[in-house]
Amino acid sequence: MPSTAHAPSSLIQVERVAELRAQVRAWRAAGERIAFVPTMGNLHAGHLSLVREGRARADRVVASIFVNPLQFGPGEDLDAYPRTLEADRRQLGETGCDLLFTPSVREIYPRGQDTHARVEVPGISDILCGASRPGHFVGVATVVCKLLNMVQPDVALFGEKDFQQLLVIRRLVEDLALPVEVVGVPTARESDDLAMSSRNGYLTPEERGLAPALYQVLKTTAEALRAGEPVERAEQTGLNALAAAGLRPDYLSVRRAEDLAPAGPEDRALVILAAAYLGRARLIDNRRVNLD
Ligand SMILES: Nc1ncnc2c1ncn2[C@@H]1O[C@H](COP(=O)(O)OP(=O)(O)OP(=O)(O)O)[C@@H](O)[C@H]1O
Ligand SMILES: CC(C)(CO)[C@@H](O)C(=O)[O-]
Ligand code: BAL
Repeated sequence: MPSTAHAPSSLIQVERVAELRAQVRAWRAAGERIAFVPTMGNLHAGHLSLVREGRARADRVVASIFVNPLQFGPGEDLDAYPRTLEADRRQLGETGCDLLFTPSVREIYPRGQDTHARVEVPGISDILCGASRPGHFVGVATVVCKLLNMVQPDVALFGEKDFQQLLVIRRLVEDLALPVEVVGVPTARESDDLAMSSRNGYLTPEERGLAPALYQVLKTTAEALRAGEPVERAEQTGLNALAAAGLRPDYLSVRRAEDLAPAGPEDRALVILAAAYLGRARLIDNRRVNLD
């Protein structure tokens, strides 16, 4: 078990895999447990809740910031993705992160991306966000697998906001027998319930006023399902409500929480997932519903 008393951490930053490995090896040799929080940076309170959860479960917390080109499609926001390293470093230090790994693209893909080995998790990678962003989850699974192999943590933490991503990673870890515990952390929200996300920064003030409708519609859809509304009708009503609120829905879908299969009449543990475009942003959110 992790010790409960820690000296305030002073953040170490490394860019090279060899330095990362040397530091983690030293901690491990001292019998310390390691938690890992992979991110793409531009940190907010949601990311910091992952770091705190890691802190509670391990002696040392390693975070990474890597904007992974392999998970961005052509025409997506790879170049525009906010890079705020100074502020991120300060927040991580204040939150008790011990080591920040900030590899270059070359460090992760030394021979280039096109000839790099890839990790595919079939079945749940091509639906929902994977249908709108072809290849996205191959990019995510590949980099997460690689980062896990580099850090070799005892526990890795991921946000439930990216619900499909969390399931892809759970399957990846289970199927490839990676020796790490995957922990999902509840979605951190703004005071009006909008899920925190780096991409909220793309919203104009007017769009920011409309954005909370995404979660409101998920809540209304959950109530309709609990009141016995059939899945297809609840989905259609939800899609209409998103459009009426000024968002451009990509999908709103009721799925089995366990594996994202379409919800059947016998299924009780469900999740409603939605994605919608608003200005330059593509927002995602989800809400669990238990019909028991
Ligand atoms: N609001 C949130 N609450 C909890 N965890 C979150 C939240 N937002 C992101 N995370 C988690 O933080 C980790 C890193 O995510 P990422 O750096 O992509 O942040 P993001 O805010 O989701 O960015 P984006 O807008 O690109 O989706 C992921 O595990 C993600 O699920
Ligand atoms: C898990 C992740 C860091 C892999 O690049 C990314 O998809 C994210 O930030 O959610
Ligand atoms: N938070 C998921 C990372 C992505 O949208 O690429």
